[in-house]
Order: sequence, then C-alpha cells, then structure tokens
Amino acid sequence: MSQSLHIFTPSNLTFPKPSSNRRFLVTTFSPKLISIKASTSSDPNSSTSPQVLISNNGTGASGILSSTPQDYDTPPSQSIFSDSSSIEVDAVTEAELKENGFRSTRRTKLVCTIGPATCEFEELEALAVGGMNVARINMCHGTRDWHKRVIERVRRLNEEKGFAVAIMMDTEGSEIRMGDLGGASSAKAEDGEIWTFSVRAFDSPRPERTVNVNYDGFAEDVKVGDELLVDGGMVRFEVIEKIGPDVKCRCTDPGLMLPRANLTFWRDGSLVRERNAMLPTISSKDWLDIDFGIAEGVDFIAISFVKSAEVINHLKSYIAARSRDSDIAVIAKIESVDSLKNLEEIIQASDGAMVARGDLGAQIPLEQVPSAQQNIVQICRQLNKPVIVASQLLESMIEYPTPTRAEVADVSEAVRQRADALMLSGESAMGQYPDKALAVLRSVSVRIEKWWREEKCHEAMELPVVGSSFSDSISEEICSSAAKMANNLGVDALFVYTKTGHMASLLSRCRPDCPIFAFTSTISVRRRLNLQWGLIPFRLSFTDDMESNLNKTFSLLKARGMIKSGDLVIAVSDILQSIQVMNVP
Ligand SMILES: Nc1ncnc2c1ncn2[C@@H]1O[C@H](COP(=O)(O)OP(=O)(O)O)[C@@H](O)[C@H]1O
Ligand SMILES: C=C(OP(=O)(O)O)C(=O)O
Ligand SMILES: [K+]
Ligand SMILES: [Mg+2]
Repeated sequence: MSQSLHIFTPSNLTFPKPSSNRRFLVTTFSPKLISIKASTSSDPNSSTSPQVLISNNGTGASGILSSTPQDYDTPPSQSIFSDSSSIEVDAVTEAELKENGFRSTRRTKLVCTIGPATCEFEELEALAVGGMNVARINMCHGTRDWHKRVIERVRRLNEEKGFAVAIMMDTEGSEIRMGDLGGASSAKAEDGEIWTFSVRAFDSPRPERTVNVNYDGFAEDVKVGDELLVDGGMVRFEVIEKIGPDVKCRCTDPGLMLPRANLTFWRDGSLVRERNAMLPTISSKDWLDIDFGIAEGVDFIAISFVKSAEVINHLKSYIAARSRDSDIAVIAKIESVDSLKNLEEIIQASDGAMVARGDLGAQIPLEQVPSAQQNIVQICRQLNKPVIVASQLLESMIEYPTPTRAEVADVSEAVRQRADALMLSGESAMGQYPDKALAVLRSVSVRIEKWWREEKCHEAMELPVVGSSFSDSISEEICSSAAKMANNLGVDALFVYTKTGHMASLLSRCRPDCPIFAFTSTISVRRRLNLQWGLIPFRLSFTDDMESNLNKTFSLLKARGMIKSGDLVIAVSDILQSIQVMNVP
C-alpha cells in the first residue's frame, strides 16, 4: 500500500522573497496548502496522476494544474550514469546496512587529511574502509605532483572498489607562516633560548635556532616587546631585538614547532593586524593551486582565512568560467577574526563551511572557540550549508593509540551539535595511528547519534526559508514534513530522488531519526553528498516516473539484501514534488 501526497506547481508562480535577515528569522510564511489529494493504491504498477487544486494565498493564482516537473540545472552529461539496470553504493555501506540495519548507520561524515602516513593506495583504502567520506589535501604541504598522485589513487579506489570518496583541496592562504625547517620534521624550542625569525632564505642545512618567515613585512611590522605565537600558542616567544630583516626572540613557552606553522603576533594582549590584514585571501600561489584543483576535478575547494563574501563570490565565478561542466563546491574556512565579523554573509555565499579551530584559536582567545563553533554550526544548518568541525579533535592520537577522555568529549560535543562532518588533520596526515583515530571518530559518532535518538532529542530548531522561489519553498516544506512524518511514524528510511542534490540537502538539514537514501544519477553529485549529515548516496539512473523509480529501487535493493519486504519508507523527489509513504512490497 502506498499513500502519497503530490504537489504540482506552475513554474511561473512567483513567491515573495523571504527577508534577507534569515539567521534568527522564523519563517513567517507557510504556503497555505493547497488542497492535497492522497492517493491510496495497492497496485504498485498503477500510475494514478492526481490533480491538485492550487489556491495560492496572496497571489490570487488558482487553478487545476497538470504535472510540471521542476527546473534544475542539467548536470554534466559525461558523468551521468548510463547503466540503467544497476545501483551503485560502496561495499562498506552495503555491509553495514546488511549487518546492522538502517537505524545504526553513521550519520556524521568523516574527513581525513592525507599526508605521508596515508598517501599510498593501501593506506587510502584502509581509510575508505574505515569510513572516510572525504579525503582532504592541504596545499600548505607537499608538491602539486604529490597531490596529483593522491588524487589519482583516490579516484582509482572509487573506480575499482565502488567508493565515492570525495576530494577536498584546501588552499594555503597568505597569512604569516614559518618556512619548512629545511626538511626537518620539527624543531624544539627550549625555555629562554634565543631564536632568529627572518625573511632571509637560509642555506641548507638551516643554521641553528633560525626560522624562515614567509611574510616580507614581518620585521617592519613587529615591535620589540611583542609576543610571537607559533601555532596559536603551542610555542611562545618575546621579541627582544630587530636587526635588519632578522628578528631576535626569546622563547617564553617551550615546545615543538612544526614546518610551515602559522605565526601570529600580539601586543598588549591583542592580536596585531597590520599590513598582514591586507594580504589577499587568495595568493598567486593559491590561484595556481585552484587551477590545479579545477583541472583535476576536485569536489570541494576549501578557502583559508576567508575575510568576506566577496572573495567567495569571486572564486565561484572564476570556477564557473573555467569549468562550465563541473560543480566544485566552495567551502569557507572560518579561522580568522575577520571571518567571524562577516560570518553570515560568508556562509550564505559559500557551499559549506569549516570551523578551522587551529587558526581560529590563534586569532581569538581559546575560551571563545567553543561558542564560536556552536554558532557557526547553527548558522550553517539554518542556511542549509554543510559544516565541518576541524582540528585537534584527537590530537594526542598523532602519538598514542588511544584518545584522551577530553578528546572523546570534544568529538561528542561536535556530534551532539549535529555538525555534518568531523575532520582529522595531523592524526591522519602524519600520525602513527590514522586508522585508529578514524575508528574513534566513527564509534563516538555512532554512539552519540544513537543516544540522541533514544533520548528523543528532536530539536526545536527553527529552520528559516532558504530558497527564493515558490517552488523552493514547496521543496523545503515537503522535506520538513517528510522528516517530521518519518520521526513520528518511526519509518526505516527516507528515500530522496535528486538530480542536483538540493532536495537531499534539505532533508539532511532536518536531521531526521532515520537514514536518508539519496539517489542521484550523477557521479559528482553522489560524491558531493558524501559530506552531508545522514545521507547515504547511491548512484542510480532514474526517470520522471516516480512509480517506476520506486519499483526499480526496491527490486535492486532487495536483490542485494539492503532492504526487505515490509520496511517502511517515505520517498520524496524533486522530479515530481511529492511525499509517498509505503511499505516495501
Ligand atoms: N601533503 C603533506 N605532506 C607532508 N606533510 C603533510 C602533508 N599534509 C599534512 N602534513 C603534515 O600533517 C600536519 C597536519 O596537517 P594540517 O593540519 O592539514 O596542516 P597544518 O598543521 O599546516 O595546519 C602538518 O603540519 C604536516 O606536518
Ligand atoms: C583546518 C585548519 O586549517 P589548516 O590546517 O590549513 O591551517 C585550521 O586552521 O584549523
Ligand atoms: K590550508
Ligand atoms: Mg588554518
């Protein structure tokens, strides 16, 4: 038996734009539906096409309308799945669904930074098997050739093993950094030692207690008495003397300095933003890296030290002009004072955001980082943008095989905040236990998510209208109704048929209790959806006929033992705006 609600919209109906101040806005509008015809059919092959009377309050438009499929951008044709008789999902998800059932699949997504510890094919495969959804390459480190090889291996892994691991390229940005320490893996600064920081390029081997700085204005901008923080305070120095380009500093807090570590300087307890505040967000080297990322067809480009929405808009049009066929998503890294000042407009302009706590904690007092994180996660959810919580989640696991209790609590908090994704940095890039660190993220995520469901912590978070057209508003209403129905009815899974991924993201935003099976015909959309909370992306070719899509999905998933007769499913689609509730035949 299937019960359904179909909503037909005329493509020319305009709808009042929601206020631009969306952050705390409770949606004041609810499209006063419209008369709804629920069709009950016991014949899976019947294709009753219900007519729905639309009387849109306010616009005066009314009438009986026939089915008008929604407009969507046509995805790149070369990546549309051509085999119409199969469904693609990776072996790990398939095994997890079979063994544990729908309910216990992991909803929080996992991003791993790839570095020397994880760059070989087998190491990448181990991460994919361990649940890596996105592989991040950090352009601060390594050569383009090195990154190219990693991208090739991830792609091969996807092709040969059926994974849909997405690739995120993270730009270096032009904030102040130390040099690469002449190839050394770290340098230890001891209490009271005098070190020289200089823009000079030192001969190799690097003279003792010297560090190269990448910012030409460094010696001019710092003053004697300033405090110099390496990596947000992992090591601290006091500036004691300036001699031409060389800045002599005394170590006041000893510690280990890593190659290309970030440097900030502080005066009278405040972060100094001198001419370095004027450095471009995207440096010339970053533009070349971005060209590389476009040429390689990465899925996400993360932009470091974003200051305003302008740079995001600029980059998005640059990408659009250079790669007409691709849909690279732009992720804004929130890691500076400037990005916090313009938070909403930056997130609105981006396709997602990262709470980059490493550098953020170097620019604002550490005790302000947790509230900033919560705020960023919440705004992203409201604006329907995926959000990644990054840096030092399991820092001690770079060296040790078990995390600290405090680290587990930190991971739990990010999961409890319902961030889309968690990220490993050094833990997976150069740590000794990358697979164990990933396993900790996985088990903590699953445990906290389960606890959340058992405690029935359905949030009361108001989700404001994000789209601007009437059709968008209907999609949003459909998704929030479907998610609510799924929770109230205790359904096993939500199904969404989506061409661009938008409808899937709207469902994910509602954070329903059951997993969301997202069916898309495009490989790149499937990879991109892998970053979003609760979505299990499948590649499947489908048509505009929902009845036949559902029948086909049921038979393919049943044949693989991923669903069974009697499972309760709610299906929504952006093909024919509709909600259908049914038991798998
Ligand atoms: N491609 C790479 N090549 C060599 N080392 C890397 C690479 N990517 C990351 N690393 C190492 O892993 C550490 C953590 O990575 P990440 O957090 O992304 O960078 P950072 O510490 O510069 O913010 C880096 O400091 C670096 O030592
Ligand atoms: C993720 C971050 O950026 P990166 O590792 O590139 O410094 C961070 O600063 O937390
Ligand atoms: K970076
Ligand atoms: Mg950073």
